[in-house]
Amino acid sequence: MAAHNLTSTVQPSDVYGGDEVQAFVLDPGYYFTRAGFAGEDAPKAVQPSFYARINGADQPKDIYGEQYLIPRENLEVRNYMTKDSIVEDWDTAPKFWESLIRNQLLPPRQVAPKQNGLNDIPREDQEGDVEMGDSNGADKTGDTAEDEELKLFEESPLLMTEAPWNTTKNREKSIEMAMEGWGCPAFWISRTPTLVSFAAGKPTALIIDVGAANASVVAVHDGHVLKRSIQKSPVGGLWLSQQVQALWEGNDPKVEPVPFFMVENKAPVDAGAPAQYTARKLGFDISETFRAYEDERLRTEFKESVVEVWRGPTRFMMPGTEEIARNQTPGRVFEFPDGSNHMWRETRYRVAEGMWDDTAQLPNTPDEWKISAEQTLSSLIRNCLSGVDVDLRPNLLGNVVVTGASTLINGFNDRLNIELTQMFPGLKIRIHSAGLSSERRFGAWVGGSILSSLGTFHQMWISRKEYEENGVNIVEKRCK
Ligand SMILES: Nc1ncnc2c1ncn2[C@@H]1O[C@H](COP(=O)(O)OP(=O)(O)OP(=O)(O)O)[C@@H](O)[C@H]1O
Repeated sequence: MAAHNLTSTVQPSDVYGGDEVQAFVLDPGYYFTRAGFAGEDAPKAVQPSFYARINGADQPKDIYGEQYLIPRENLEVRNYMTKDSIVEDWDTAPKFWESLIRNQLLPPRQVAPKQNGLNDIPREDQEGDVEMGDSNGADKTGDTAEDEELKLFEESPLLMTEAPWNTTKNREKSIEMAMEGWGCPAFWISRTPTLVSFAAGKPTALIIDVGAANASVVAVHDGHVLKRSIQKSPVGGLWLSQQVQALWEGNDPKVEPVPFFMVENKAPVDAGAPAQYTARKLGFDISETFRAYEDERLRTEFKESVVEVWRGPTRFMMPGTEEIARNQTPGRVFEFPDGSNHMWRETRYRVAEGMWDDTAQLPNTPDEWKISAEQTLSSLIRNCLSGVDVDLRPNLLGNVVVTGASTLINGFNDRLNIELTQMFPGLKIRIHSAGLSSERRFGAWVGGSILSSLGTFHQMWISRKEYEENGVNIVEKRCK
């Protein structure tokens, strides 16, 4: 770890000295937002980056917390991130994060900053109606302890993660929010590949990150992202889910799953038999966005338990391979929310094959989800390595780090190893991938947690004084 290069071209003009206080580490992704305390092994709070907007006769009201993403009249599901995994909605993001930190990280009965917070949301909506179910921590939104307000954030430095392609404007918004909105004493922002390399203890590494909205391949050298190496494409978890959808639609008979929230009760049935279930009567219309959110949850379950990456050595589309998959590998049964269940055989490999080979995409993939040959993981890797010095390639290929929850799909690492070996014959390939799924899901967060709790990091924080002297553009000068 010590080999990581922590120097910055601009030296800090003030050193933040509050080592007795724990920093917050905040890692926003398109599908999940992770938050927790520096020095801990895993983020205490992991929540979908989606929130509920209630449209009524009055002004729309936003409510944060996974427990509020439930069937409800006039409820729309929104996300504060773009599909590029950068923050888009700067009105919402600070409120979303504040609510997450306050309800899940802090002890009850303390108060968050006034200017952005849940204080704007009527109390009944923070707590939820009876039918909204578990309000999980919502009663922590105390209106007591006015005198304690701001302290929480005023005492904690904030380390944020960002996609390597984040914009300057967005970085400046982040420091502005931390300093002006939350009153944090110090701030830092780091690119996710750098943090993942930290978590793996490898200052020089090839970082392969397959998240939800994006997959990316980035070279990190001595703790710094090599800008020319950055490659990304949409072959992440959402794309895989679309392949699952295409599989269901192309199946004979076509599979049209009933979402969980529409099932009142169900009876067990044999594989392939029609479902026996009672549909729930809601008495109001469900928004398209809520339905899409629920459909995605179901596709994720299918990915976790049925979909598998074809391990090779031949690609799945090679003649004869499909028969091998059909005759020599076990099938998997999946039960849908209405109780119907099907056995999935060789097609469960086909779903993920397009990640490596664009010709394997399912025929009924919608146009907007089709990827080109240049967007497969194989091409991203090749293009990333073409963008770096030839001498560095052996070092990178000897330190491949795999991260992002979509890499948890069965068979991923085996196939990656085969692809890399075939692409770079003669070079030694070593894939480092955390055994614990939590480390793979939270790689960047864990890196941020380690970095911000290092003794040497105290000299790195951008202190409030430095921010006040320089303004928002200090972030570009210091967080290289
Ligand atoms: N066991 C699993 N197998 C396959 N896919 C999984 C598994 N667990 C989670 N996923 C998928 O991983 C994705 C979430 O990954 P992750 O949390 O790394 O993304 P993110 O950080 O929110 O998104 P991004 O990096 O694109 O901004 C979702 O699409 C989810 O369906």
